[in-house]
Amino acid sequence: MKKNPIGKYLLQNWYYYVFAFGSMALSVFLDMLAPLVTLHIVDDVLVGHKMELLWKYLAAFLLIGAAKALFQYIKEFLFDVSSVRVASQMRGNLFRHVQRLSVEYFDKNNTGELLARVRDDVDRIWDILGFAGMLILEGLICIMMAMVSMVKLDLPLTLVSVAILPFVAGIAIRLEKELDRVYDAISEENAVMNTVAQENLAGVRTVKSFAREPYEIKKFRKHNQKYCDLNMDQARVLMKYDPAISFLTKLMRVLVLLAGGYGVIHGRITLGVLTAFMEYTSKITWPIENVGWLGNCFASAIASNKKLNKILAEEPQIAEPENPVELSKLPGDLEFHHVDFSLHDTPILQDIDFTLKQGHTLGIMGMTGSGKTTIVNLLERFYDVTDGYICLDGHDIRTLPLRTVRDTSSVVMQDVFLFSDTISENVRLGSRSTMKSEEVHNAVSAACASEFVDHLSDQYETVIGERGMGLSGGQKQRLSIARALAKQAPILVLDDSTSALDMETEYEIQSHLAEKKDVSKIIIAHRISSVQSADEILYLDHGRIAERGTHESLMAQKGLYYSTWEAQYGDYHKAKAALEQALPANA
Ligand SMILES: Nc1ncnc2c1ncn2[C@@H]1O[C@H](COP(=O)(O)OP(=O)(O)OP(=O)(O)O)[C@@H](O)[C@H]1O
Repeated sequence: MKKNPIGKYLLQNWYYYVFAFGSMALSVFLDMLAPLVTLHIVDDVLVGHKMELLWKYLAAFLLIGAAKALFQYIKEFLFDVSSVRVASQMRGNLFRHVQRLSVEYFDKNNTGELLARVRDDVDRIWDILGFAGMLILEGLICIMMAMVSMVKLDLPLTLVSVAILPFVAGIAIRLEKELDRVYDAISEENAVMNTVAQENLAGVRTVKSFAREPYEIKKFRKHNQKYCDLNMDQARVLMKYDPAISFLTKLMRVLVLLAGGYGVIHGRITLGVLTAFMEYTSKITWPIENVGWLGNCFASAIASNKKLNKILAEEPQIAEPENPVELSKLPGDLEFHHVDFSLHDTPILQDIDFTLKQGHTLGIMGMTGSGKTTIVNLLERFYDVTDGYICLDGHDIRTLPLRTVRDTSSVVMQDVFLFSDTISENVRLGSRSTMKSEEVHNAVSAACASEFVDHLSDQYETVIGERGMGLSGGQKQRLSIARALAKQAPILVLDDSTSALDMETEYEIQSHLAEKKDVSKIIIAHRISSVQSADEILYLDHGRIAERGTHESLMAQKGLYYSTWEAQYGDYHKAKAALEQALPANA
């Protein structure tokens, strides 16, 4: 299973971590010198009455304090810089990996959950590689160095203080296990809550128009409560172990004081040694007392890492061919050869067979859900066919580089998506850096969108809202047609993309498209007027081609296509015929 390569990120930033670790070790080392100065002040100055040494020891104190502050500053700065860099690299790589995944992955996973992973779970790992990790490391170094110093001063007293450490370790292990379980659930619930909030905000208009605010609030509150309860569980785990840890550290100090006091009274150790020992004991206790929340950070980072590993283990269903066929120019001829397609064992398309020669137009009609958009999804290789094959210029698209396949067609999706960016950048999408302004203007003009763009406050530089907010449905459709035209691909696909346009504009756009003689067109529509001039029209029914032919031949068949024509124009033509009949009589 592919894993989040934390080690690799650390290696890439090793110089930061090495210097940060070095500064930390020096700062802790200096911290360990302070009790020795105290020892000498007690034994030499206070007990030995050598007042002349006091200034020397005080100066040593100051020097140690200043040097420690400097190294601490360097350590914290470097840990911050390195953890920010690692988090940014991790987030970038995760996002790149998610971008590589196939459409099928996004069919099954929510945007809200993915957002939670890319943002919150990376943040948890960032914590452990930065501030929290630094404290854990510093605590360990501190305990080790304090132990060495204590052993050097007095072994029996050291054994008294370490006697409680196994109990603390036992508690820490249990704490980590319990927190790991709780944090796993917290991370899951965070993702669910994100999804609920994200869906609600994205669909705020639908929510309002159906007056579903109370329901949505209730739904969010339910998840919010669950999230809150899980966090309370986490707090309860911490509360359960914190008093025990706190008691053990106090007990340690009492035991050291008792055993040390006994040693001083019986002349085995000096008062200075006991004072220094008490200071070392306090240096051991801060990491122990913080084992709860540091364990919490550690558990949350492990849980988050598991979630990221799950995403990283996902492989794109649609892979690049091993030895792709490189073509000198983008292909123009398209063939669907007896294509079958099933998704999760449900047949969606069966025996779809057609050829589209360069410059020709194919119209596709059919009931909703009959499989029209699926044909485009297969052409784009969002999914692979279950049986049969799709060829571009005679090459199975599974043998061509994905880039070539997707560069070959330019699709105006049924569900228009515009980015929160300028009009010009939305049209340039296919080739942001290379497309000239003139090309953008031509495409916008061919999509009959120049007039409304010219009336916008900043024309082509007008920033449109999220998903094209602030534009009418027809304006959004026209911009997405302009974007597809600007891409200048050999195959242009319009998937029900003129439904929000008036007949006049649709006709004008069709006339512009008809001028593009080299471009093959696939026009998916519910309106007969959109497809009637196509070289061939397919009429789909339940994933199969039920009828095929030109407008005239399909009309003559008097089948499904004819019925659709009747439904759309029947009355109008009857009325027109009646009017024509009536007119000469009146004249
Ligand atoms: N990602 C998916 N997972 C499962 N089933 C799907 C998926 N996408 C489409 N389908 C199913 O495939 C069938 C064909 O869908 P498709 O979108 O191709 O229909 P369509 O003819 O374009 O419909 P419309 O005219 O409403 O746009 C439908 O029954 C639909 O439920």
